[in-house]
Amino acid sequence: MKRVQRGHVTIKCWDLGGQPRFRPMWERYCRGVSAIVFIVDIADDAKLPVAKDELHSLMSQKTLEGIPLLVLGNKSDLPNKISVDELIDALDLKTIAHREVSCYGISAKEETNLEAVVQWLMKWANR
Ligand SMILES: Nc1nc2c(ncn2[C@@H]2O[C@H](COP(=O)(O)OP(=O)(O)OP(=O)(O)O)[C@@H](O)[C@H]2O)c(=O)[nH]1
Repeated sequence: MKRVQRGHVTIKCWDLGGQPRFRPMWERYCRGVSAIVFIVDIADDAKLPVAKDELHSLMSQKTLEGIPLLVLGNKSDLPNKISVDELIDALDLKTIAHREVSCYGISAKEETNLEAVVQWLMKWANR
């Protein structure tokens, strides 16, 4: 768990493992949260079909209905990355209904676009 503070708002973030053995736990950790952030590697398109299936499976859980979703395409610093539009298509994000869905490209390594992520999270804090 990591705390991110901006002014009077503190965001508590839980980082969940992405490996197959951790996936059955995602739903339990996501219950009751203010927002869900799903991070994928946009320089590894071979993994996108599995990422899409896992994301849609999570989003179909009744307990998580309505929780805002932010999809982050990480590793935008790499030359073989796909674009945000290609990521939206690859993950079929337009079919995810009954919630706010946003998608940004970021680079955790070069710290690109991270302030936009914090601003998005702030929007849903304490709701
Ligand atoms: N080029 C590049 N490499 C990155 C970036 N972010 C992470 N990496 C690298 O990607 C690898 C995996 O990063 P992790 O932070 O362990 O990934 P993770 O998603 O937390 O892994 P799990 O929680 O085990 O699923 C590491 O070698 C990182 O250095 C990025 O923005 N750009």
